[in-house]
Amino acid sequence: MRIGLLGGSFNPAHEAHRHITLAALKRLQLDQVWWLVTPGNPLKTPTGPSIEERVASAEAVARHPRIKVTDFEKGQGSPYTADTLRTLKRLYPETNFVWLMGADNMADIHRWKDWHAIFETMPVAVFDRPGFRMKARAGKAAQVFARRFVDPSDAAGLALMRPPAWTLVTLPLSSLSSTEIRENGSTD
Ligand SMILES: Nc1ncnc2c1ncn2[C@@H]1O[C@H](COP(=O)(O)OP(=O)(O)OP(=O)(O)O)[C@@H](O)[C@H]1O
Ligand SMILES: O=C(O)c1ccc[n+]([C@@H]2O[C@H](COP(=O)([O-])O)[C@@H](O)[C@H]2O)c1
Repeated sequence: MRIGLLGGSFNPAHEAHRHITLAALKRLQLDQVWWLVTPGNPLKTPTGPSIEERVASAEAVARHPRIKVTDFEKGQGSPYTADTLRTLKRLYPETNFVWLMGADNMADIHRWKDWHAIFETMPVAVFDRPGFRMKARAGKAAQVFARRFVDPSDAAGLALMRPPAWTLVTLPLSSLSSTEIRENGSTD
């Protein structure tokens, strides 16, 4: 079983989450994608809707039999991605997981707790996002793991590769963001 993991605040969820997820299912040949709704991004001030409200928002947007929305991180007692990925690998040793994230997070991931461990635990697929492709390519994580970059033409095999292994998926860009929806109250 090949499963992609898309962690997020989903405050609120929007169509770009679905857009990159559908691209992940197809381009990485995944069986499922789990949306891991964070109890609170460790780098963001805790404000706004509860995890239950954000799970409801994610479920309303997901609308796909192969997308599963979960509050798993609430139960595991740590908001840190490195901890989550280690725990999931332990719980599901036969599953081939891939960590999915937008290019904005790839540019910033060197600020996350134990970030090397994320790349060493499972393959990583980064999805292009307006304004962040070059920042992601030039960021610290991309430099540290430059030799483990997988050509996007080989993305279909990424889930089965031994980590560290990461790729950058280019796709029709979406400029949607939760910030803009919170500020403007629309997804147009
Ligand atoms: N338009 C987009 N294109 C590519 N990736 C995206 C896009 N929107 C969100 N993502 C990715 O989806 C994941 C979850 O995103 P998140 O819930 O933080 O939404 P967001 O729109 O980035 O929110 P915010 O504006 O509050 O930072 C992250 O890895 C993020 O990079
Ligand atoms: O582990 C960390 O230190 C860490 C720091 C910042 C963000 N994250 C994770 O990155 C994912 C995307 O967060 P967000 O708020 O951009 O949607 C989400 O799963 C967060 O828990 C994780």
